[in-house]
Amino acid sequence: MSKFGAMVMGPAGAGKSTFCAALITHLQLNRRSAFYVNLDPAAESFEHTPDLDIKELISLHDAMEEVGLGPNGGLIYCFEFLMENLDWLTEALDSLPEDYLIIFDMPGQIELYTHVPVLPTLMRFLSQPGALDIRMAAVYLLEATFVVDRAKFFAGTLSAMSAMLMLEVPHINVLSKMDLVKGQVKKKDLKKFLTPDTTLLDDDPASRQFSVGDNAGSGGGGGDDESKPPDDKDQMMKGASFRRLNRAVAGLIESFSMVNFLKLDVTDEDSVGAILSHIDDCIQFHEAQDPKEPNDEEFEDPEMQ
Ligand SMILES: Nc1nc2c(ncn2[C@@H]2O[C@H](COP(=O)(O)OP(=O)(O)OP(=O)(O)O)[C@@H](O)[C@H]2O)c(=O)[nH]1
Ligand SMILES: [Mg+2]
Repeated sequence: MSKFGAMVMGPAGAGKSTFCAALITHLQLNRRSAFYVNLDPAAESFEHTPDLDIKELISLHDAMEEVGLGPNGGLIYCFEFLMENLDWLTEALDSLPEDYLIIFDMPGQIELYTHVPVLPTLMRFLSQPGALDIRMAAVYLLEATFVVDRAKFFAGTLSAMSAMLMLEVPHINVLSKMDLVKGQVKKKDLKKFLTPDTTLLDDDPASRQFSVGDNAGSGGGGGDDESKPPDDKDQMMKGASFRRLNRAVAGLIESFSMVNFLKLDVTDEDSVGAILSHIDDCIQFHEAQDPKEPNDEEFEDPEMQ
C-alpha cells in the first residue's frame, strides 16, 4: 500500500505555510497523523516545528555564502543540491506508517514552478511505484486579493495551470486569504472566479475605466492606441494591446477548461476541512484505509448497561 502526500505550492506570500499549519492543526484535532516537511531553505519560523527541514541538508544562507549566489539563484542551487541527495528524503519518509499525510511546504519563488524542471523530477521521485510510492496531490494557492485585478488573476491562474500540466499528479487550486475579500467582492461575482473564463474580462473595472473617452474602443483588433506610445507603465497596462493579450490568455485558460478554484479561509476550520476532503478524495485516502475494529469503550451497547 502507498503513503499519502500533499505538496503545497504557489507564489510568494500566497499563504502556503499558514495553510500547512492550519491543515496540521485540523488533522491533529481529527486524530490524524501529519508529517510536516519544510522544503523552503529560507523559512525560519514555523507554527508547527517541521518533522523534516531542508535546512538540515542545506540552507539558503549556506548556498549564498559558499557559492556566491543571490537569493533566487541560491534557492535553485538548494533544490539542485536536494536532487543530488534524494536519499535524505528516502531515509526520513520510507519508514512512515501509511495513514500519515506528508505535507510538503514549498518556497514561493515562481522560477521553481516555471523555469527549472526540478519539481517534476521531485514529484516523480516521491510518487515512483516500488520506491517511496507516495500518492501525491498538488495544492496550488493563489491569493484571493488577485480577483480585484483581472490581469493579475489570469496571470496567477496561468501559473497554476502551468504547474498542473508540468506535475501530472492530481491537482487542487485554492483561492487563499478569502477573509481579505469578504465584503469587497459580491458572492455572485466571486463564483465567476472559481471557474475562470473570458467573460470575467467583460466586466473588468480596469477596462471600463479606460473606455471612458478611449477611442481605442473595444479592443477588437483595431490597435489604434499603438500609434501613441504609452506615457508610462500604468498607461500601457490599460491599452488595447494589453487587453487583447489578457483575452488571449483567458481564452487559453478557458479552452483547457482545467482550472477551478476552491475557497480557503484559514481562520475557519470548516474551510480547512473542506480542502482536506478534496485532497483526501483525489489521493483516495479513505478508500485505502483498513476498516478499524470498533473500540469497545466507544461502542458500548446501551441495552447491556
Ligand atoms: N488575512 C489573511 N492573512 C493570511 C492568510 N494566510 C496567510 N496570511 C498572511 O500572509 C503572509 C504570508 O503568509 P505565509 O503563510 O508565510 O505565505 P507563504 O506562501 O508561505 O510565503 P512564502 O513561503 O514566503 O512564499 C503572512 O503575513 C500571513 O499571516 C489568510 O488566510 N488570511
Ligand atoms: Mg512559506
